[in-house]
Amino acid sequence: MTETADPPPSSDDVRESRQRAGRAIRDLSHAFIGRHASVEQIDRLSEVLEGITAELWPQDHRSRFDAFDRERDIDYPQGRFTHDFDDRPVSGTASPYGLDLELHRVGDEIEALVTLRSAHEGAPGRSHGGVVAALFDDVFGFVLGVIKQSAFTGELTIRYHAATPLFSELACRVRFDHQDGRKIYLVGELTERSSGNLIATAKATFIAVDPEMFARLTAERPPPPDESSSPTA
Ligand SMILES: CCCCCCCCCC(=O)SCCNC(=O)CCNC(=O)[C@H](O)C(C)(C)COP(=O)(O)OP(=O)(O)OC[C@H]1O[C@@H](n2cnc3c(N)ncnc32)[C@H](O)[C@@H]1OP(=O)(O)O
Repeated sequence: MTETADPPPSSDDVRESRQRAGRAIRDLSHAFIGRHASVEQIDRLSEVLEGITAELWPQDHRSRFDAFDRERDIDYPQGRFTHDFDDRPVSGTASPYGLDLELHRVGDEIEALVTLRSAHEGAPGRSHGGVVAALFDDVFGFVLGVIKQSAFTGELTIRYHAATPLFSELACRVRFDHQDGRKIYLVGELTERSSGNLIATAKATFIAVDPEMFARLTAERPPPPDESSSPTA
């Protein structure tokens, strides 16, 4: 089976539909976790979702990397900005794993505004720590765009100073700290906007790689296996 990008004649329509569906899947996850439902409603949900999934598996594999390549050359403007890599977990508008971030560039810093919701709850009343770690990891990725370097996360350290509240707007603000050879050191903090409380701080070491490595990895990437007969399918 071949791996192809979204079809060009209708790619804007496809993109908008994917963004809408991504949002719907994310909202579903919060409604499903955060609300009671009858067995009849839950079973109906399973049938609808299983039916749509069964329609998708036989389709061609989809390449997500056209947008990834474009993203590498983009200069993020000052103020609020969006990006093209809709499938990117955490910040992707079409990703089921998106956090619905509002992104801003402030000088050479990146700030992501985010409100965590029901499906992000770990311990009662507070976010799962891994969600906070994923938030920092992804938002650090935009600093790489500011300093124009391609890099992978090598180390990520989070200090959780206070419970991360749900349903309250948070600001995740990150920046370049210093560089030592290929090691790029980034730092940032997460605060609650209404109170100004410090919730978490993060430090990361990203390891710079030749930008061509991304192109090579894309080219060498094997197609995904047939998942239609996996135990959960
Ligand atoms: C456009 C959209 C982009 C979306 C991106 C959003 C951001 C999200 C970022 C990610 O999630 S990336 C995915 C998670 N990370 C990985 O998958 C990385 C896995 N690790 C690797 O692929 C390799 O270990 C790596 C490329 C990072 C380094 O391997 P190399 O063989 O190129 O490095 P090498 O061993 O030659 O070491 C070079 C230097 O880096 C140091 N180093 C290597 N790995 C390190 C590490 N993991 N942590 C800290 N330092 C590390 C190493 O000690 C050395 O330091 P010195 O120069 O001082 O000697």
